[in-house]
Amino acid sequence: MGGRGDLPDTCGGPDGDEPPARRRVAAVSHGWEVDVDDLVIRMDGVGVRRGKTTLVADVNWSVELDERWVVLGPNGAGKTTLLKMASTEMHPSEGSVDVLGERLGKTNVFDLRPRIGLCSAALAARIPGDELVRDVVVSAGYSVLGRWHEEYEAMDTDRAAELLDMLGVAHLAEREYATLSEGERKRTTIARALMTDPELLLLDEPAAGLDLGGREDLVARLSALAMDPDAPASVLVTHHVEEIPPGFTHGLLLREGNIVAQGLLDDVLTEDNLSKTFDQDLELQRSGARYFARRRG
Ligand SMILES: Nc1ncnc2c1ncn2[C@@H]1O[C@H](COP(=O)(O)OP(=O)(O)OP(=O)(O)O)[C@@H](O)[C@H]1O
Repeated sequence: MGGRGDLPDTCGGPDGDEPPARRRVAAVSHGWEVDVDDLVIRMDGVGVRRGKTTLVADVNWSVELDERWVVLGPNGAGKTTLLKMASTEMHPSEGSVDVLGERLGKTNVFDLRPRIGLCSAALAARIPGDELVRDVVVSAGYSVLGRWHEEYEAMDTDRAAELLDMLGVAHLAEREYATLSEGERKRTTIARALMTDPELLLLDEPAAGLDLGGREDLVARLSALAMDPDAPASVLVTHHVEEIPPGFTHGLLLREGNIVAQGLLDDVLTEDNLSKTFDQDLELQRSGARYFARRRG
C-alpha cells in the first residue's frame, strides 16, 4: 500500500497540477476549480429502526470535503448509529446513505472501508493485547487487526512511525497494546485510523475515559489535525462541548434520534439548542475557540 503520494488526483489546478480532491480548502484558497457537489457523506431521509425502536429518524445531513463536524448529544441520542452508517457498518431502514460518492446497499463496502479511518471503542476492543503499537498502526494498511504474515514496505512503516510521532506516542512503538494507558490507546488508534490516508475520518468519543491532561492533549492534537488543510473530512462524536477541538467547523445536535440543529458550529452551538438537546437549562460559555457548559443556577 502507499501513502499520501498515491492519492488519486481529481481537482484541476491552473498550472496543470492536480491536487487531491479532498484538499478543497487549499484548492479554494488558490482559486482552483472544485466540485462543490463532491460530498463525503450524504444522508437523505434516513431512519434506522430495530423492532419497534427508532434509533434515528428523518436525518438529512451532508458533509463536504473540507468540513470537520462534531456530532453532539446525550447518551442514546443516536450518535453512534449515524457514525455506523458513515463507516458502512450499518444500512438505513429507510432513506439513502452515500459515502464517498457510493450508495450503501449498491456498493461493495469492503472496497469503501479502506478509504475511511475509524476510531471507536468497539474497534479498539478488538485489538489483540499482545500486538505491538507499531503493528497496530501499520496493519491498518491491510485492514486487519493483529499482524499475521503480511509484508510491509519501508514507506508504510515510515508512515506509521510518522503518525505515532504526530500523536505523541512514538516512544511507545515497541510496547504491547495491552500495556498502554487509556489515553495512549486512544492516540494509537487515531494513528491507525489515519494510516491509510483516509478521505473520511470518523472519531467516536475519542476523549472518553481520559483524564483532564489526556483530554487537553488530545483536543490540541485533534485541533492541529482539523486545521491542516490536507486532513480528511472529519466527524467527531462526543457528549461534551469541552471536547470540541478548535478548528472543527460544523455541528449536528441530536436528541432521541432527531436532529435538534445542524450547521456552522458558531450558529448551532447556542444555549437554547444545547438546552433542548440535553433537556436541561444549560449555560454555555466560550473561551477563545473552546466551549464550556454547565447547568444554570
Ligand atoms: N439493536 C438495537 N435494538 C434496539 N435498540 C437499539 C439497538 N441498537 C441501539 N439501540 C438504541 O438506539 C439508541 C441510540 O443508540 P446509539 O448507540 O446510536 O446512541 P448514542 O448517542 O451513540 O449513545 P451513547 O452516547 O450512549 O453511546 C439507544 O437508545 C440504544 O439503546
